[in-house]
Amino acid sequence: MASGLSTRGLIFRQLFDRESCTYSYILGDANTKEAILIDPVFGLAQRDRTLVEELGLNLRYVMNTHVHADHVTGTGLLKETLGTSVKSVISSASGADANVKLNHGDNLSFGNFTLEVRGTPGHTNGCVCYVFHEGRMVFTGDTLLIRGCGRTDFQEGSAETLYNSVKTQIFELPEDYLVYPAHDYKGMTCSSVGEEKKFNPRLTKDIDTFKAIMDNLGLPYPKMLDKAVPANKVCGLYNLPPEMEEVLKSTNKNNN
Ligand SMILES: N[C@@H](CCC(=O)N[C@@H](CSS)C(=O)NCC(=O)O)C(=O)O
Repeated sequence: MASGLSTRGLIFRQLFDRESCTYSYILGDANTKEAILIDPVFGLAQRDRTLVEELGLNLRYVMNTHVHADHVTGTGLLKETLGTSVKSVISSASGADANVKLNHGDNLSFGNFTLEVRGTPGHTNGCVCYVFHEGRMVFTGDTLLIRGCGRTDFQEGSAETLYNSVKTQIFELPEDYLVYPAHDYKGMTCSSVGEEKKFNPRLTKDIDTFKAIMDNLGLPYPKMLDKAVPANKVCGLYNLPPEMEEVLKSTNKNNN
């Protein structure tokens, strides 16, 4: 976090889901108590809700960087348990339902802080990054991972588009901006724009080499793909498998 920000009232938490290796992020304004939550995971909605309450925050927006394919989002569940004042957020280009649909160049405020929305298609058409200039941070979703990037072999993925998105929308940011991705599979927590420009083994290459790397990743499809994508088009509340219906019931019970 940029120095001095905590004295200006930024509350920042990075949260992890061990199953899908997903990071979620809480950003709050200690003065107004308004907060946002980026990329929540369905099964951890109760954890997130408890933390938000313990920190004395009021969630204004629960937002996603894109329609995730490897886990069901906690957005709808958190909205159900926290009330209608919480708004769900995703990009217009994602084709998903939400209260607020964002476009490239939009700004989103919580308390006295603002995020800039940058369209970064490539992993999916609807991917966006959230740039927090005051905090010198960028939330890159699956577009840019630490020393990696999102795969481009399904959900309208395109290696060329992702490459251009990273180069024009992320690598043009100041090098000290910290990079907070939606996943890490090797135990890393954050990086910086400068580090990724120098050391990212995919995005330091020319476009043809990058495309060849992406064509040969050889990754199996995410185990949740068929369930997660349709569910995440409606904030994670659709045709839930039985174990998730149980999470929904128990979260609602705890809420009463
Ligand atoms: N094994 C996991 C899925 C791992 C995976 O495919 N991760 C995605 C992001 S979630 S769609 C990715 O883009 N990975 C890029 C990489 O280089 O690892 C599962 O089964 O869910």
